Amino acid sequence: FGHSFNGAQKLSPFPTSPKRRMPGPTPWPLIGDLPRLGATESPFQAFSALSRVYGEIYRLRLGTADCVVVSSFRLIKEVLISKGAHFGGRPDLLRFHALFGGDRNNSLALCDWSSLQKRRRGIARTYCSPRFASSNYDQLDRVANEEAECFIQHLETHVQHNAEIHIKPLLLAACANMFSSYMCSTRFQYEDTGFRNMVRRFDEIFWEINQGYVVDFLPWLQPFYARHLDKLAGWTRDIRRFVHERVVEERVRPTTTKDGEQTTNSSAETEPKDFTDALLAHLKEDPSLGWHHILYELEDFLGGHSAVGNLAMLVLTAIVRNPQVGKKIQEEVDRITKGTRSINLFDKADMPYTEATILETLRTTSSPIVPHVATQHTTIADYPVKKGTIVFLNNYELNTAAEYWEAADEFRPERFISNEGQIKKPEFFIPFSTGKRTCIGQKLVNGFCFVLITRLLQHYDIAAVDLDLIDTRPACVALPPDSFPLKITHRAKVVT
Ligand code: HEM
Repeated sequence: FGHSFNGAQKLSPFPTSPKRRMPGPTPWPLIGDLPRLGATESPFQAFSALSRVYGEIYRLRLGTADCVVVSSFRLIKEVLISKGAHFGGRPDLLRFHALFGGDRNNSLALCDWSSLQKRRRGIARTYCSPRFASSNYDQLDRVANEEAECFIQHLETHVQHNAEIHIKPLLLAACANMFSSYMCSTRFQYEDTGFRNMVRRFDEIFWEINQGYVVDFLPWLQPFYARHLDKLAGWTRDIRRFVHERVVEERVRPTTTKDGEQTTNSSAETEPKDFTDALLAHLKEDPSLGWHHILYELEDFLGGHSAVGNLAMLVLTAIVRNPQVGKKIQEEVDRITKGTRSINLFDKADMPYTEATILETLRTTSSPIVPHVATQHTTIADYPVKKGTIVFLNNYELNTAAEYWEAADEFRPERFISNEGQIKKPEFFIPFSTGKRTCIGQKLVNGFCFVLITRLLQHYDIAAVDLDLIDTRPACVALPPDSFPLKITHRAKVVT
């Protein structure tokens, strides 16, 4: 489940003798409870099955790592909110070190909590979580619309040749351009080989991050994975080179003005024009920030496009599996546009069914919350939890249990729409997690995904080439980089 653990931390015993012993199975020597997680397609299914036996909180030993699994909303809130300060760490991840230049603390999602992390989140927030009607929100709307236009034009050249299209790389390229237009004020041609390679590398990494390997918990297997780790490091070097050469260098290269003055293309001295400018300005102002912090942060956020592209692909998957959903989105699009214009981000508030479809896709795919780690000896539900313990927040249970949802295994966007036709989200629905390490990208996810899906369905009918080819995994928001084709045809009739 995408999280390796470079085990064997030496931990001091809990300071006071435990009053209560947390329930849990008896681990096997050496491998601990790992085999219990291999029996189901996703380890989160195993977490849920074990919670039926041991309850809303139980302990597991995965190889060398002490872990706790929390499966109820009540206790997930305790970990993420009321005791958020005790659980701000992340597992010490071998593969994640490989993905971030040998140090996972270069990554915003996989680093331990620190004052640097607080600052990095602060810089990102204005751009990644723009307030409705702010200038950044207007900018988000503008780049989403412009890129959606280019995307449809590019897609059209494919549709005219063959209706069966491997749309995933195109969707990802559109998302990558939305991100780079928004964050770096630059975009790339869809035919640009360097750009296509960069998009592919990010997607491979996104898929990789969503996989689990036994070595994550059995570090002594490391020699057998050396080549794999080298491959990951190579992918990230390719990306770093692209971002440096094609995005950042351009901005910091000195140019000579008409008056013969040397300046850079960055407007860091004035109001930052985008996220890249804001990062460069912080580099000048904050001596504790180095070049590599800036590069990694930019790269991390540009990489967010893979999550959006994979999610958009999963929305299309849900639509081809449930054709009535696509028809209802098209009805909503036609009601708003009357066939006379394109959808934009500001239409979202009047299109609850489309928004609800994205929410239902997030619910049914149930992207795991990145595991947290206790940074001090503490408790959950009065059970002692030692510093260094990995805590799995089982949001798969929150998204799929009958206790929370009626007909949980059915795809029903309507569940997110109130009788008054407004979007309603139950408190326990937390696809982006909650608390101090909550996802920073959710507004970008919802905005870009909304524009892409509505534009696609405004122009095309989308169907499966072969439903049996469509293979999705439970508790996973990633699809393999080489995934299935879809049948894309012009809409028979656009209602005006
Ligand atoms: C399908 C789309 C996405 C989903 C479902 C998702 C979900 C999540 C979840 C569950 C977490 C873990 C929070 C925790 O550990 O408590 C997270 C963390 C994070 N997400 Fe997202 N995310 C998505 C897309 C994005 C995008 C597009 C960006 C950036 C533009 C982004 C940036 C981040 C960052 C920086 C963190 C780490 C925050 C921290 O650890 O302090 N995410 N996301």
